[in-house]
Amino acid sequence: MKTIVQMTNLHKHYDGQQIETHALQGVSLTITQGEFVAITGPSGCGKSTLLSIMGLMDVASEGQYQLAGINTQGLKVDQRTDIRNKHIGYVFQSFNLIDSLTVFENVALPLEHRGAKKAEVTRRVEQVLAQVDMEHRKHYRPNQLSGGQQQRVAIARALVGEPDLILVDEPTGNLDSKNGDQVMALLENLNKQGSTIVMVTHDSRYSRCASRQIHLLDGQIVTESTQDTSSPIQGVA
Ligand SMILES: Nc1ncnc2c1ncn2[C@@H]1O[C@H](COP(=O)(O)OP(=O)(O)OP(=O)(O)O)[C@@H](O)[C@H]1O
Repeated sequence: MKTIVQMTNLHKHYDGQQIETHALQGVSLTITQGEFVAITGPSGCGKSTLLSIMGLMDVASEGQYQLAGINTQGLKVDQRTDIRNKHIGYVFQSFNLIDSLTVFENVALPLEHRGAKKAEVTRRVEQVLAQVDMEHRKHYRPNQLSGGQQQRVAIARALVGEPDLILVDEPTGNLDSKNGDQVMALLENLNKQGSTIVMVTHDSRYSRCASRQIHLLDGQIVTESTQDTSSPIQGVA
């Protein structure tokens, strides 16, 4: 299996005016194609920092990070953006859809940034909207959708460019339990179809949906566990 994430001894320092925070303290992590990894841990332990570096939104202060075989050290901002656009799909807690665009236009954005041809954009957007069961809402705007529907559209946007890695930050944080369960079932399904997913979550019921759980404490990985997810977790189908 292809190695998607290879982090070696990563450190992240945030330099404040008076206090310096050592948010990641020597994280080494390998994630291979097809894994579904949940990152858990208490508030402030470094989960979002780790996800931001994995998604090339931020850079580590020390250590090495290879994404899909690409060494990410020393890249310029536009090079990072380019690699992110090709290799990463991001799903945020607050959906981050653009209200002035339709569902179709939101999902098409990553492909348009790549300069894909119109016919290819249409084919692929319709395909992923069908995958998340949102084709019937393609002309709607985000503010005409429920939270769960908006998150499904955000997942379609993350999928559309066929990224090597889908990063998901608290996907159910703004959803009630019914919509949260539906979004988790969708993520589980996408993983079964081959997507590699890394998800930050506070919710232990949902972290158990992942095939591997990584627990962070004070910027370090303190425990890792793997499990068989072939049978669905009770209450999340
Ligand atoms: N931009 C920043 N500037 C300074 N310190 C930061 C910054 N971002 C995060 N930190 C600090 O780094 C540490 C890790 O933060 P991070 O957001 O990664 O934690 P987290 O585990 O995601 O927390 P939560 O579960 O509350 O979202 C915290 O002590 C936080 O205060």
